[in-house]
Amino acid sequence: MFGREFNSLNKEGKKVGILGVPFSKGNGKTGAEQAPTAILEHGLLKSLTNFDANPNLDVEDFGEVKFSSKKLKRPVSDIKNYAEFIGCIERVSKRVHSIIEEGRLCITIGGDHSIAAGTVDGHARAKDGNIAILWIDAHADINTPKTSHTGHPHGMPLSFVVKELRDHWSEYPEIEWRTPIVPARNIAYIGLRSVDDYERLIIDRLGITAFGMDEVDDLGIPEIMRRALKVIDPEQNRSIHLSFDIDGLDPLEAPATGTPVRGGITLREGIQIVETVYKTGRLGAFDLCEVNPQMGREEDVRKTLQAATDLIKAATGHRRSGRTAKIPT
Ligand SMILES: NC(=[NH2+])NCCC[C@H](N)C(=O)O
Ligand SMILES: [Mn+2]
Ligand SMILES: [Mn+2]
Repeated sequence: MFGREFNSLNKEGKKVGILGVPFSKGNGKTGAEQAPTAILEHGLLKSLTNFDANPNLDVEDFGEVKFSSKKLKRPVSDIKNYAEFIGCIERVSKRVHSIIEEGRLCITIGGDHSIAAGTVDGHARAKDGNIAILWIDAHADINTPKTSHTGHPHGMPLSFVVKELRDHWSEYPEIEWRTPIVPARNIAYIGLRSVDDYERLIIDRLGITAFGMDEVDDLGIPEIMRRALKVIDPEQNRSIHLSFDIDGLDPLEAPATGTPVRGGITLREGIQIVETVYKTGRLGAFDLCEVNPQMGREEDVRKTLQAATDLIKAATGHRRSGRTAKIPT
């Protein structure tokens, strides 16, 4: 009886594409490759389109990216699993590019965070570099191959895509396809609490906007979002890339992840960040990375999958108060 009328209320919702990237060779552990399937089996598609969420949402499931490792003309020793990493992100970049070209918000489910080297590259290419990056993470993920202590690609994706750092990758093979055109000033971090010394140096030198947990405590999320968006999208005309590492959340609420760091943002703050970006109308790409269904007890995994689902829901316009509720001013 209410179906039609209620559906028409939700017509403005953007088209969405969901892409899974079962890749975990960018970090030191296995398990993150299972996250796309685990999140889908937890009921993602249903919770995006059911009645209280958004019954009219146009969601296309693009399945999982197929990838294989690159044949290298010379070996790379300072980056772990380089051939696998490059083989994967080249494909990810192409898929993300074409989903965004279709006019869809591209939601990419990792995999570890190294896959964002591909998602950002594809997004940047689709928008001629006019994107703003909001990076929610305990870590800065901006090591260059030479500054990294671990050699893990998931600590390096931002250096791969940032214009000012492109020469740090020039000696590495099989990356001619890359488009490192996003300037560092278009990036803002929220939630940092485990930043390597050289990463701090890079952030300071390039003048990247970075809100650590200390600033989250001092300012609160609404003020941080206001400041971050003002810097990275001053004319309010950029396509926003929201890259969400689940370890940005406190491990109490998202324990099933490979490199947890205590003292993080709450799920409520995480959802608030995503809702705030959604409300700009310019969310172009959303990554959800580093869920590891192999870490911890069953209850930990379930909790983490639900947190991931809640964040993805917010990225498609779901409002906790009920989507069409009007807020009195
Ligand atoms: N996406 C992540 N969880 N990254 C963790 C990176 C940790 C450390 N900074 C490294 O370079 O290896
Ligand atoms: Mn992290
Ligand atoms: Mn990360």
